[in-house]
This record gives sequence, C-alpha cells and structure tokens, in this order.
Amino acid sequence: MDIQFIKCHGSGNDFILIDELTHGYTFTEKEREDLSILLCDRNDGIGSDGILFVMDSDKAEARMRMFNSDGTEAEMCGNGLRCVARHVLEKEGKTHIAVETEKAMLAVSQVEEIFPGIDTFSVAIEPVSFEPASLPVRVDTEPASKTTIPGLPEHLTFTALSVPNPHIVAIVEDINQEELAHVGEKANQLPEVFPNGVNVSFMKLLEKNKVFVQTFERGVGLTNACGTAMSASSLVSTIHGPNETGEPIVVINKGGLVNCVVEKEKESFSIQLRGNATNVYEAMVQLDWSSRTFHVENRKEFTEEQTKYEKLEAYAASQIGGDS
Ligand SMILES: N[C@@H](CCC[C@H](N)C(=O)O)C(=O)O
Repeated sequence: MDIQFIKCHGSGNDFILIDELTHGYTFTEKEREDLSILLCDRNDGIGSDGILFVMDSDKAEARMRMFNSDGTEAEMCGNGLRCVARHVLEKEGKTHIAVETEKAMLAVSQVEEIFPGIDTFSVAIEPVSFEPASLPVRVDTEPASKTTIPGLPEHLTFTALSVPNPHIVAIVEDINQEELAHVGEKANQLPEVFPNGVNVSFMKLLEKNKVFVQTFERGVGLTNACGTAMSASSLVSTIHGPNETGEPIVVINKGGLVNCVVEKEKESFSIQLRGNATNVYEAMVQLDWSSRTFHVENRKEFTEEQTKYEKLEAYAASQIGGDS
C-alpha cells in the first residue's frame, strides 16, 4: 500500500500527518495503531512523536485523531491540531474553520505571527476541567491542586487538570530533565492513581507572562514540547503563579515557543494556543502490511520553512540559557 504523508512539527513536537480524507485511505483501528508503532519509531521508522490522521467529519471541516508513538490514541493534541489546522485551512482556502476532536469541536484559525516569518495558527484548547474524574486522578485531596501525589517524590506538588487529555503540572525552581523523565515514567506506572496514564510537566516561572515548560508525554516520553501541556501549565501559572487571564503568556519550550491566552468565563476556563505549524517534508511510504516493512519515496523538502523556524528556535534557546 502507498501512503502519502507530511512530516511536520509544532514547536519541535513532530508528527506524521496522513490525510485519509484527500487520499481516500480507510484504515482499521488496528492498522492505525500498527502504523503509529511502525512509522514513529526513531530507530527503524520515520521517527516522530505521533501520527495525525485527518478524517472526514459530519459536523466540521475535518476531524483529527492523534496516535502517540506507542500506538495509543490521545483525546487531544495541541501542537498537532495546529498542523492539522494549517493543512485543512490551506486545502479549503479559508482562514477560520472548526476541527472535530474526540471531546470537542475546536475553532482553529490563522493569526498574526508570533515571531517574524513564522506563519502562526491559533487553536482552542477545551474543555478544561479540574474535576479529578475528568483525567481521571485518584488522590485524597479533591481537586488535586498543588498537592503531593502518592508514589511520586514528596518534594514535588502537582496540579491535575484535563484539557481534555490528562495533565499534572509542578512549578519548580529549575527544570531537571532526568528527574522529569523519572517522574513521568513513574506516574505512568501508577494505575491506581492514573488509570489512563498522564502527561507530566515541570514549569519554571521566568518572569511575568513568561514560563519555561518541559513535558514527559504519556505514550511517548520526553518531547521537545507538548501543546496541551503548555496550555495546562499556562492556566496553572494564572492560578498558582503571577500570570493573569486574558494576557498572552509566552511559553518557551525545548523546540521553540508558543503564546497561550487563558480565558475565564464564569467558572469555566479555555485556552488559546498560538504557534507554528511547520512542514518539514512530504513523501510517500510504500508499505507491505504482511511483513510490516516499508520504505520512503518521493521525498520533497520544505527547506525554506525550516530555515525560518531555526531563527525562532535560536531565540527560544537564548531565553532559557543553560537550563537542562
Ligand atoms: N503532544 C501533544 C499531546 C499528545 C498526546 C499526549 N501524549 C497524550 O497521550 O495525552 C500536544 O501537543 O498536546
């Protein structure tokens, strides 16, 4: 079978985007899982944090399904949704559309550049909930807000929320990547606390409206950035830190930066996540399902986009200096 794909990234969180709709692909659930494990592999595959499947929707211009590199499906993916938004907006020749995701119809649009030369896309991150059952998380204190979590190091306090995939965020003085990897692995081996697993983030407050976030992603491991985690962390920074709703928060990550605006209406929160959606190359996978072997053909690079993105990356790196 031949499968056309685009290799893309949002803040260095990289994906294989497969447009099932345009190319008329019909995969079974098992095939989507198998494709994710096979193609995302960093050693023997194409290498990526996940696959974005673009599909038909009855209710919106398109539907996004996101599979992690271990083959599990996530409820939502913020960086991935920007890549899907760009793809569908360009295909439809529009500037605003809605994309169906597992838990919500989400508004996406092209907006003012967050950095010179970087086409920028804004995606709505909702529904947001601190309700423990929404992750789910099982702890004694409900909601789990600035609390220790049984099984995780006692010097760390976490706030748990779903956006709508599950996250816990700890505000730390300095981000220690090794510790984050260790805590992330441990948290995902605590089914009695996190029955569906959890994304774990450490956030360092840099200055008012500027934070640095790193994430251990459920189903992947440490990534350059996680869009839902940066959104969740921005919200936590308005509740337990100095930041305010309605103001852009610059979130520096290992792969670049995004802006998040936390909005509060009555008692409900939503977040606008704004950032790049960069295409790296497009190509075709020639796949033999029976032997689970493949090769990649017709690779066409989008060098100019990536070169522009490197300037943003260099700026972001300068903001965190020697931090992990
Ligand atoms: N990288 C994504 C989130 C992907 C899903 C996550 N690993 C999960 O299992 O919830 C993002 O940008 O939000």
